[in-house]
Amino acid sequence: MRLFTPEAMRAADAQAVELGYPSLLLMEAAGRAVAEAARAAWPEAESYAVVAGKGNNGGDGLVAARWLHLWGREVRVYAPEGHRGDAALARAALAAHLEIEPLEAVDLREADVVVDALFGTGLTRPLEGAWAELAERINAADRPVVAVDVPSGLPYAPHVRADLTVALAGLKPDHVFYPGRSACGRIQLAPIGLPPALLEPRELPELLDPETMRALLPSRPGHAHKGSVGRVLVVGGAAEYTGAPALAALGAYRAGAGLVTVAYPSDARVDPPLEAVRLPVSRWQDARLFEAKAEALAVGMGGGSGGGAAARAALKLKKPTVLDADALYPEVVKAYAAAAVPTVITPHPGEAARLLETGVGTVVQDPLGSACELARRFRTTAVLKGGPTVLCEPGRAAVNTTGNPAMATGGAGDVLSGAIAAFLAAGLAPWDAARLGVYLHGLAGDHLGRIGLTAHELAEALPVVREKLELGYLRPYWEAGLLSPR
Ligand SMILES: NC(=O)C1=CN([C@@H]2O[C@H](COP(=O)(O)OP(=O)(O)OC[C@H]3O[C@@H](n4cnc5c(N)ncnc54)[C@H](O)[C@@H]3O)[C@@H](O)[C@H]2O)[C@@H](O)CC1
Ligand SMILES: [K+]
Repeated sequence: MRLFTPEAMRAADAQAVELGYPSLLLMEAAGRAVAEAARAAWPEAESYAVVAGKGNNGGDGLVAARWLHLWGREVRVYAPEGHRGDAALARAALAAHLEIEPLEAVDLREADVVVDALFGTGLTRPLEGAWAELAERINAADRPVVAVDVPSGLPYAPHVRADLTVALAGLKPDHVFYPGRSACGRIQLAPIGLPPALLEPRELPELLDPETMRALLPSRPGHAHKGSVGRVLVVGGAAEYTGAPALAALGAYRAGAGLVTVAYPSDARVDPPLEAVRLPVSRWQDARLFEAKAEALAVGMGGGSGGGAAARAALKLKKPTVLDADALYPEVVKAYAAAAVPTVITPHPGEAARLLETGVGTVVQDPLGSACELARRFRTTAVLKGGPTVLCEPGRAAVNTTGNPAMATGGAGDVLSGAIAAFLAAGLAPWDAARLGVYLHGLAGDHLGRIGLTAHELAEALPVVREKLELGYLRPYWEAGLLSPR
């Protein structure tokens, strides 16, 4: 599954037409899918109001109105004059059944369900005047709303707030990023007949889905032992930060590491899990660091001002490494790139801004662009944490589809770094380890769900969600009909 920009969606649409696929069939499938989704979501609803715009989103709404009418529902349709192309044909087909009223006549009082077909991906600027008023009236009507493709007005304000959004052909940024996703309510993807080959353009970001993630899970053969399934060395901690390395170690174990060693300054009161090997060092250059048995490292968590020194020492081991928190300084990450050590960096927006020498606002405004700039500049796999977390490495990008705001809690990032390191240690390439770690970590957050969850609990939930993924129980949110965390 890919994340489509409106332009990419139009291009796929145009390619289908070039292949000879009649565009009217796409509109017919889209409108009918909306009608079917609405009927399934509110089976008791008898009366519908369809509020349609002047473009193809409106055309989809007119098709939906025809089907709802044919299924015996009371339908009032409001639309402006002047539809063109397929939308004009959809209008003509509907006009053979029903009177179409002007938008000025919109009356939502008798409607059990409102269909929002004002604007879709063709919106180029914020709604104003009568259009803005219409969106606000739909919201004020306090009726269930089904949005055609996207709630009208997004990504700007004002916009319609829907209970159900039927995403046509593919998912677009407003179905994935906030605040758009909150306005969508439940999201249901409707295939509308585009040839599958047009729906997987490799240059578009991948949306992490259970099927793809399941295939990445490292297998564990019957004769496995703790030295054969991946060993992790956590390097971090400082007098002022003691919990972070322990949480990373827990994350690594709970993601399946066979053995975890924690190296930390001997003057720090780091308290690794009982199961971990302790490696207190008097200084980071201590030769004992090189004795640790590990195939991958997680470096920098809770390193404080010594994080850079810790990372430079750890670099000498030349093993696949997750760099986090206090290791995330430009000179440090560049040193790893220069040494050609496979790395995954896991900054939050503040750390990403520090690496890119820009403001946090710039990072937050364009997470995908920022992650890709990190990947390009530092020749690394970049995991930019956020809602949602995005990933990039030169030539490819991905967006996570699990996780929720309850995960905004201290130590959650340390658990993630440990989990990614465990997958690196198990032999996964940085891109696969990062995607799987991020996906499972978010899934653990969704499993717990509640505000007030702790990092510790996130780690504890990893085996539970891993098992669910392994057994094939999971469906992506756009198929499962899950409500987005608002
Ligand atoms: N593969 C696809 O993507 C398909 C898309 N279809 C539908 O087509 C939609 C896109 O249709 P359109 O490109 O016609 O665009 P819309 O129907 O979203 O918008 C209509 C027109 O409104 C104008 N406009 C933009 N911003 C405005 C504003 N703030 N105030 C007033 N007018 C504004 C623009 O000129 C735009 O062309 C999709 O969202 C989807 O519903 C379907 O019909 C079937 C296939
Ligand atoms: K819409």
